[in-house]
Amino acid sequence: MIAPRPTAQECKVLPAAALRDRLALVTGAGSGIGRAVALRLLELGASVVGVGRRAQRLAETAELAKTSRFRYQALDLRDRPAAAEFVAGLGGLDLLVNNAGGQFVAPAAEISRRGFDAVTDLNLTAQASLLLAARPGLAARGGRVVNLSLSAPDRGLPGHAHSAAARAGIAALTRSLARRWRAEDIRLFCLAPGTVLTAGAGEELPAGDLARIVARTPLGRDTTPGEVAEWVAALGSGAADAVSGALIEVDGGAGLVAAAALPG
Ligand SMILES: CCCCCCCCCCC/C=C/C(=O)SCCNC(=O)CCNC(=O)[C@H](O)C(C)(C)COP(=O)(O)OP(=O)(O)OC[C@H]1O[C@@H](n2cnc3c(N)ncnc32)[C@H](O)[C@@H]1OP(=O)(O)O
Ligand SMILES: NC(=O)C1=CN([C@@H]2O[C@H](COP(=O)(O)OP(=O)(O)OC[C@H]3O[C@@H](n4cnc5c(N)ncnc54)[C@H](OP(=O)(O)O)[C@@H]3O)[C@@H](O)[C@H]2O)C=CC1
Repeated sequence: MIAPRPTAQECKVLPAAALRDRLALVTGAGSGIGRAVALRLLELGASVVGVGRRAQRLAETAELAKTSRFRYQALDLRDRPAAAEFVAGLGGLDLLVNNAGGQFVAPAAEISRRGFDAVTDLNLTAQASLLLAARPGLAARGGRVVNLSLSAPDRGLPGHAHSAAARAGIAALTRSLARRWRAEDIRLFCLAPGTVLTAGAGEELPAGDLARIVARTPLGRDTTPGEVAEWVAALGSGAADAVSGALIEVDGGAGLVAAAALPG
Protein backbone atom coordinates (compact mmCIF):
# COMPACT_ATOMS: atom_id res chain seq x y z
CA MET A 1 0.00 0.00 0.00
CA ILE A 2 1.31 3.46 -0.86
CA ALA A 3 1.48 5.83 2.10
CA PRO A 4 -0.63 8.92 1.49
CA ARG A 5 1.10 12.26 1.04
CA PRO A 6 0.18 14.67 3.85
CA THR A 7 -1.45 17.96 2.92
CA ALA A 8 0.46 21.17 3.65
CA GLN A 9 -1.77 21.66 6.69
CA GLU A 10 -1.28 18.10 8.01
CA CYS A 11 2.51 18.61 8.12
CA LYS A 12 2.14 21.39 10.66
CA VAL A 13 2.54 19.77 14.04
CA LEU A 14 4.55 22.34 16.01
CA PRO A 15 2.71 24.68 18.37
CA ALA A 16 2.07 28.23 17.18
CA ALA A 17 4.75 30.68 18.36
CA ALA A 18 7.29 27.83 18.76
CA LEU A 19 9.93 30.14 17.27
CA ARG A 20 8.76 33.49 18.54
CA ASP A 21 11.53 36.11 18.81
CA ARG A 22 14.06 33.93 16.96
CA LEU A 23 16.09 35.25 14.05
CA ALA A 24 16.76 32.82 11.20
CA LEU A 25 18.85 33.09 8.04
CA VAL A 26 17.55 30.88 5.21
CA THR A 27 19.65 30.47 2.09
CA GLY A 28 17.86 29.76 -1.18
CA ALA A 29 14.66 31.27 0.26
CA GLY A 30 13.38 32.30 -3.16
CA SER A 31 12.23 28.85 -4.28
CA GLY A 32 11.26 25.29 -3.42
CA ILE A 33 12.32 23.96 -0.05
CA GLY A 34 13.96 27.22 1.07
CA ARG A 35 10.78 29.17 0.44
CA ALA A 36 8.66 26.59 2.31
CA VAL A 37 11.10 26.74 5.22
CA ALA A 38 11.10 30.55 5.35
CA LEU A 39 7.29 30.72 5.29
CA ARG A 40 6.91 28.09 8.01
CA LEU A 41 9.48 29.73 10.30
CA LEU A 42 7.60 33.02 9.88
CA GLU A 43 4.30 31.30 10.73
CA LEU A 44 5.90 30.02 13.92
CA GLY A 45 6.85 33.54 14.95
CA ALA A 46 10.47 33.84 13.80
CA SER A 47 11.97 36.75 11.91
CA VAL A 48 13.61 35.49 8.73
CA VAL A 49 16.31 36.84 6.46
CA GLY A 50 16.24 35.15 3.06
CA VAL A 51 19.11 35.14 0.60
CA GLY A 52 19.65 33.83 -2.94
CA ARG A 53 21.01 35.21 -6.19
CA ARG A 54 17.69 36.25 -7.73
CA ALA A 55 16.00 39.20 -6.01
CA GLN A 56 12.78 38.66 -7.97
CA ARG A 57 12.26 35.20 -6.47
CA LEU A 58 12.98 36.49 -2.99
CA ALA A 59 10.48 39.30 -3.57
CA GLU A 60 7.87 36.63 -4.44
CA THR A 61 8.58 34.91 -1.13
CA ALA A 62 8.15 38.28 0.60
CA GLU A 63 4.76 38.71 -1.08
CA LEU A 64 3.65 35.28 0.12
CA ALA A 65 4.96 35.99 3.61
CA LYS A 66 2.92 39.17 4.04
CA THR A 67 4.89 40.20 7.10
CA SER A 68 7.62 42.70 7.81
CA ARG A 69 9.41 39.94 9.78
CA PHE A 70 10.71 38.74 6.40
CA ARG A 71 13.53 40.62 4.72
CA TYR A 72 15.80 39.56 1.94
CA GLN A 73 19.04 40.23 0.18
CA ALA A 74 20.27 39.10 -3.24
CA LEU A 75 23.59 37.39 -2.59
CA ASP A 76 25.79 34.85 -4.38
CA LEU A 77 27.00 32.53 -1.63
CA ARG A 78 29.96 31.50 -3.74
CA ASP A 79 31.22 35.06 -3.32
CA ARG A 80 32.60 34.16 0.09
CA PRO A 81 33.80 37.60 1.26
CA ALA A 82 30.41 39.15 0.41
CA ALA A 83 28.53 36.32 2.14
CA ALA A 84 30.75 36.58 5.23
CA GLU A 85 30.28 40.34 5.43
CA PHE A 86 26.53 39.95 5.11
CA VAL A 87 26.18 37.34 7.83
CA ALA A 88 28.45 39.27 10.19
CA GLY A 89 26.17 42.29 9.74
CA LEU A 90 23.19 40.32 11.06
CA GLY A 91 24.61 40.11 14.58
CA GLY A 92 23.03 37.46 16.82
CA LEU A 93 21.50 34.53 14.96
CA ASP A 94 19.27 31.77 16.36
CA LEU A 95 19.07 29.57 13.28
CA LEU A 96 21.08 29.21 10.10
CA VAL A 97 19.43 27.09 7.39
CA ASN A 98 22.08 26.21 4.82
CA ASN A 99 19.63 25.21 2.10
CA ALA A 100 20.99 26.76 -1.13
CA GLY A 101 22.52 24.04 -3.26
CA GLY A 102 22.15 21.83 -6.26
CA GLN A 103 24.06 20.09 -8.99
CA PHE A 104 23.77 18.78 -12.51
CA VAL A 105 23.42 15.09 -13.30
CA ALA A 106 26.29 13.60 -15.28
CA PRO A 107 28.30 10.38 -15.32
CA ALA A 108 31.38 10.82 -13.14
CA ALA A 109 33.74 10.37 -16.09
CA GLU A 110 32.07 13.29 -17.88
CA ILE A 111 32.36 15.80 -15.05
CA SER A 112 35.12 18.26 -15.86
CA ARG A 113 37.41 19.73 -13.24
CA ARG A 114 35.45 23.00 -13.40
CA GLY A 115 32.16 21.12 -13.11
CA PHE A 116 33.37 19.23 -10.05
CA ASP A 117 34.66 22.47 -8.52
CA ALA A 118 31.38 24.31 -9.17
CA VAL A 119 29.31 21.66 -7.40
CA THR A 120 31.65 21.11 -4.46
CA ASP A 121 32.05 24.86 -4.07
CA LEU A 122 28.30 25.46 -3.85
CA ASN A 123 27.41 22.43 -1.73
CA LEU A 124 30.40 22.18 0.57
CA THR A 125 32.90 25.03 0.57
CA ALA A 126 30.42 27.92 0.38
CA GLN A 127 28.24 26.30 3.06
CA ALA A 128 31.28 25.74 5.28
CA SER A 129 32.40 29.32 4.78
CA LEU A 130 28.97 30.69 5.70
CA LEU A 131 28.95 28.52 8.79
CA LEU A 132 32.29 29.85 9.95
CA ALA A 133 31.20 33.42 9.32
CA ALA A 134 27.98 32.84 11.28
CA ARG A 135 29.75 31.31 14.27
CA PRO A 136 30.03 34.47 16.42
CA GLY A 137 26.36 35.37 15.79
CA LEU A 138 25.26 31.81 16.59
CA ALA A 139 27.41 31.67 19.71
CA ALA A 140 25.84 34.92 20.94
CA ARG A 141 22.39 33.27 20.94
CA GLY A 142 23.06 29.55 21.51
CA GLY A 143 22.04 29.08 17.90
CA ARG A 144 21.26 26.09 15.70
CA VAL A 145 22.38 25.15 12.21
CA VAL A 146 20.49 22.96 9.75
CA ASN A 147 22.59 21.92 6.77
CA LEU A 148 20.56 20.52 3.89
CA SER A 149 22.09 17.43 2.32
CA LEU A 150 20.96 14.56 0.08
CA SER A 151 19.55 11.31 1.42
CA ALA A 152 22.27 8.67 2.02
CA PRO A 153 25.14 10.76 0.68
CA ASP A 154 27.51 7.87 1.36
CA ARG A 155 25.40 5.36 -0.60
CA GLY A 156 26.65 6.29 -4.04
CA LEU A 157 24.18 8.07 -6.30
CA PRO A 158 24.28 7.57 -10.06
CA GLY A 159 25.08 10.83 -11.84
CA HIS A 160 25.77 12.58 -8.55
CA ALA A 161 29.42 11.74 -7.77
CA HIS A 162 30.38 15.39 -7.29
CA SER A 163 27.32 16.24 -5.24
CA ALA A 164 27.39 13.06 -3.12
CA ALA A 165 31.02 13.81 -2.25
CA ALA A 166 30.12 17.36 -1.23
CA ARG A 167 27.05 16.28 0.78
CA ALA A 168 28.96 13.54 2.58
CA GLY A 169 31.49 16.25 3.38
CA ILE A 170 28.78 18.47 4.86
CA ALA A 171 27.52 15.59 6.99
CA ALA A 172 31.06 15.04 8.31
CA LEU A 173 31.56 18.78 8.88
CA THR A 174 28.27 18.90 10.79
CA ARG A 175 29.47 16.17 13.14
CA SER A 176 32.93 17.70 13.57
CA LEU A 177 31.61 21.16 14.40
CA ALA A 178 28.88 19.75 16.64
CA ARG A 179 31.68 18.45 18.85
CA ARG A 180 33.87 21.52 18.69
CA TRP A 181 31.17 24.17 19.00
CA ARG A 182 29.35 22.52 21.87
CA ALA A 183 31.33 24.81 24.17
CA GLU A 184 29.60 27.78 22.53
CA ASP A 185 26.19 26.13 22.84
CA ILE A 186 25.83 25.83 19.05
CA ARG A 187 24.02 22.72 17.82
CA LEU A 188 24.31 21.51 14.26
CA PHE A 189 22.17 19.09 12.28
CA CYS A 190 22.22 17.69 8.79
CA LEU A 191 18.82 17.17 7.16
CA ALA A 192 18.68 14.97 4.12
CA PRO A 193 15.50 14.96 2.06
CA GLY A 194 14.71 12.24 -0.47
CA THR A 195 12.93 13.34 -3.61
CA VAL A 196 11.04 16.60 -3.20
CA LEU A 197 9.15 17.52 -6.38
CA THR A 198 10.24 21.16 -6.57
CA ALA A 199 10.69 23.07 -9.82
CA GLY A 200 14.45 22.85 -9.17
CA ALA A 201 14.34 19.04 -9.03
CA GLY A 202 12.31 19.09 -12.24
CA GLU A 203 15.04 21.09 -13.95
CA GLU A 204 17.66 18.62 -12.79
CA LEU A 205 15.97 15.34 -13.73
CA PRO A 206 13.22 14.50 -16.24
CA ALA A 207 9.80 13.79 -14.72
CA GLY A 208 10.05 10.11 -15.72
CA ASP A 209 13.31 9.65 -13.79
CA LEU A 210 11.86 11.37 -10.74
CA ALA A 211 8.76 9.17 -10.89
CA ARG A 212 10.91 6.03 -11.09
CA ILE A 213 13.05 7.15 -8.14
CA VAL A 214 9.92 7.87 -6.09
CA ALA A 215 8.42 4.49 -7.04
CA ARG A 216 11.50 2.74 -5.62
CA THR A 217 11.29 4.62 -2.34
CA PRO A 218 10.17 2.21 0.42
CA LEU A 219 7.26 4.46 1.46
CA GLY A 220 6.32 4.79 -2.20
CA ARG A 221 6.00 8.55 -2.29
CA ASP A 222 7.96 11.77 -2.52
CA THR A 223 8.77 14.01 0.45
CA THR A 224 6.82 17.27 0.50
CA PRO A 225 8.40 20.72 1.02
CA GLY A 226 6.08 21.15 4.01
CA GLU A 227 7.49 18.02 5.67
CA VAL A 228 11.05 19.24 5.21
CA ALA A 229 10.06 22.67 6.53
CA GLU A 230 8.50 21.19 9.67
CA TRP A 231 11.65 19.20 10.42
CA VAL A 232 13.80 22.31 9.97
CA ALA A 233 11.51 24.23 12.31
CA ALA A 234 11.60 21.40 14.86
CA LEU A 235 15.39 21.32 14.78
CA GLY A 236 15.37 25.06 15.42
CA SER A 237 13.05 24.63 18.41
CA GLY A 238 13.28 23.11 21.87
CA ALA A 239 12.19 19.75 20.40
CA ALA A 240 15.80 19.13 19.35
CA ASP A 241 17.49 20.02 22.62
CA ALA A 242 18.80 16.46 23.04
CA VAL A 243 20.12 16.13 19.47
CA SER A 244 23.40 17.30 18.01
CA GLY A 245 25.51 16.40 15.00
CA ALA A 246 22.89 14.01 13.57
CA LEU A 247 22.15 13.24 9.93
CA ILE A 248 18.37 13.00 9.72
CA GLU A 249 17.00 11.46 6.55
CA VAL A 250 13.51 12.68 5.73
CA ASP A 251 13.27 10.55 2.64
CA GLY A 252 10.56 7.91 2.85
CA GLY A 253 13.26 5.32 3.47
CA ALA A 254 15.03 6.08 0.16
CA GLY A 255 18.36 5.83 1.98
CA LEU A 256 17.68 2.15 2.58
CA VAL A 257 17.61 1.33 -1.13
CA ALA A 258 20.89 0.18 -2.63
CA ALA A 259 22.35 2.38 -5.36
CA ALA A 260 22.18 -0.59 -7.72
CA ALA A 261 18.40 -0.39 -7.58
CA LEU A 262 18.39 3.18 -8.89
CA PRO A 263 18.14 4.02 -12.57
CA GLY A 264 21.15 5.42 -14.45
C1 LIG B 1 19.12 9.18 -13.13
C2 LIG B 1 19.95 9.26 -11.89
C3 LIG B 1 19.19 8.91 -10.66
C4 LIG B 1 20.00 9.13 -9.43
C5 LIG B 1 19.19 9.14 -8.20
C6 LIG B 1 19.51 10.32 -7.34
C7 LIG B 1 18.36 10.75 -6.56
C8 LIG B 1 18.28 12.27 -6.51
C9 LIG B 1 16.86 12.74 -6.55
C10 LIG B 1 16.72 14.22 -6.95
C11 LIG B 1 17.20 15.08 -5.89
C12 LIG B 1 17.23 16.48 -6.31
C13 LIG B 1 18.07 17.19 -5.68
C14 LIG B 1 18.26 18.63 -5.86
O1 LIG B 1 19.28 19.07 -5.52
S1 LIG B 1 17.02 19.66 -6.40
C15 LIG B 1 17.84 21.24 -6.66
C16 LIG B 1 17.90 21.39 -8.06
N1 LIG B 1 18.54 22.60 -8.51
C17 LIG B 1 19.72 22.48 -9.05
O2 LIG B 1 20.39 21.47 -8.92
C18 LIG B 1 20.24 23.62 -9.85
C19 LIG B 1 21.57 23.96 -9.35
N2 LIG B 1 22.61 23.91 -10.35
C20 LIG B 1 23.34 24.97 -10.53
O3 LIG B 1 23.09 26.01 -9.95
C21 LIG B 1 24.49 24.82 -11.45
O4 LIG B 1 24.36 23.71 -12.29
C22 LIG B 1 25.83 24.67 -10.70
C23 LIG B 1 26.01 25.57 -9.52
C24 LIG B 1 25.93 23.26 -10.16
C25 LIG B 1 26.95 25.00 -11.68
O5 LIG B 1 26.77 26.36 -12.03
P1 LIG B 1 27.94 27.29 -12.67
O6 LIG B 1 27.26 28.50 -13.23
O7 LIG B 1 29.07 27.45 -11.76
O8 LIG B 1 28.41 26.36 -13.78
P2 LIG B 1 28.78 26.61 -15.26
O9 LIG B 1 27.57 26.58 -16.10
O10 LIG B 1 29.71 27.79 -15.36
O11 LIG B 1 29.59 25.26 -15.52
C26 LIG B 1 30.76 24.95 -14.73
C27 LIG B 1 31.30 23.64 -15.26
O12 LIG B 1 30.32 22.61 -15.05
C28 LIG B 1 30.05 21.97 -16.29
N3 LIG B 1 28.64 21.53 -16.36
C29 LIG B 1 27.56 22.29 -16.13
N4 LIG B 1 26.44 21.58 -16.38
C30 LIG B 1 26.86 20.34 -16.80
C31 LIG B 1 26.17 19.14 -17.19
N5 LIG B 1 24.84 19.08 -17.20
N6 LIG B 1 26.92 18.08 -17.54
C32 LIG B 1 28.27 18.12 -17.52
N7 LIG B 1 28.98 19.22 -17.15
C33 LIG B 1 28.27 20.32 -16.80
C34 LIG B 1 30.31 23.03 -17.32
O13 LIG B 1 30.53 22.45 -18.58
C35 LIG B 1 31.55 23.73 -16.77
O14 LIG B 1 32.70 22.98 -17.00
P3 LIG B 1 33.71 23.30 -18.23
O15 LIG B 1 34.09 24.74 -18.16
O16 LIG B 1 34.83 22.36 -18.01
O17 LIG B 1 32.91 22.99 -19.46
N1 LIG C 1 14.30 18.70 -4.32
C1 LIG C 1 14.87 17.59 -3.91
O1 LIG C 1 14.45 16.47 -4.24
C2 LIG C 1 16.06 17.64 -3.02
C3 LIG C 1 16.72 18.79 -2.73
N2 LIG C 1 17.81 18.77 -1.92
C4 LIG C 1 18.53 19.99 -1.62
O2 LIG C 1 17.67 20.91 -0.98
C5 LIG C 1 18.04 22.24 -1.32
C6 LIG C 1 16.87 22.99 -1.94
O3 LIG C 1 16.45 22.29 -3.10
P1 LIG C 1 15.17 22.70 -3.97
O4 LIG C 1 14.35 23.69 -3.25
O5 LIG C 1 14.57 21.45 -4.45
O6 LIG C 1 15.87 23.37 -5.24
P2 LIG C 1 15.94 24.85 -5.80
O7 LIG C 1 16.75 24.77 -7.05
O8 LIG C 1 14.58 25.45 -5.87
O9 LIG C 1 16.73 25.60 -4.64
C7 LIG C 1 18.03 25.99 -4.69
C8 LIG C 1 18.10 27.39 -4.11
O10 LIG C 1 19.46 27.72 -3.92
C9 LIG C 1 19.69 29.04 -4.38
N3 LIG C 1 21.07 29.13 -4.84
C10 LIG C 1 21.72 28.33 -5.72
N4 LIG C 1 22.97 28.74 -5.92
C11 LIG C 1 23.14 29.81 -5.11
C12 LIG C 1 24.23 30.68 -4.85
N5 LIG C 1 25.40 30.53 -5.48
N6 LIG C 1 24.07 31.69 -3.96
C13 LIG C 1 22.87 31.85 -3.34
N7 LIG C 1 21.81 31.07 -3.54
C14 LIG C 1 21.94 30.06 -4.42
C15 LIG C 1 18.70 29.22 -5.52
O11 LIG C 1 18.35 30.57 -5.70
P3 LIG C 1 18.99 31.47 -6.88
O12 LIG C 1 19.02 30.58 -8.08
O13 LIG C 1 18.11 32.65 -6.98
O14 LIG C 1 20.35 31.81 -6.37
C16 LIG C 1 17.49 28.43 -5.04
O15 LIG C 1 16.62 29.25 -4.30
C17 LIG C 1 19.23 22.11 -2.26
O16 LIG C 1 20.43 22.15 -1.53
C18 LIG C 1 19.02 20.74 -2.85
O17 LIG C 1 20.17 20.20 -3.41
C19 LIG C 1 18.25 17.63 -1.33
C20 LIG C 1 17.62 16.47 -1.58
C21 LIG C 1 16.50 16.36 -2.45
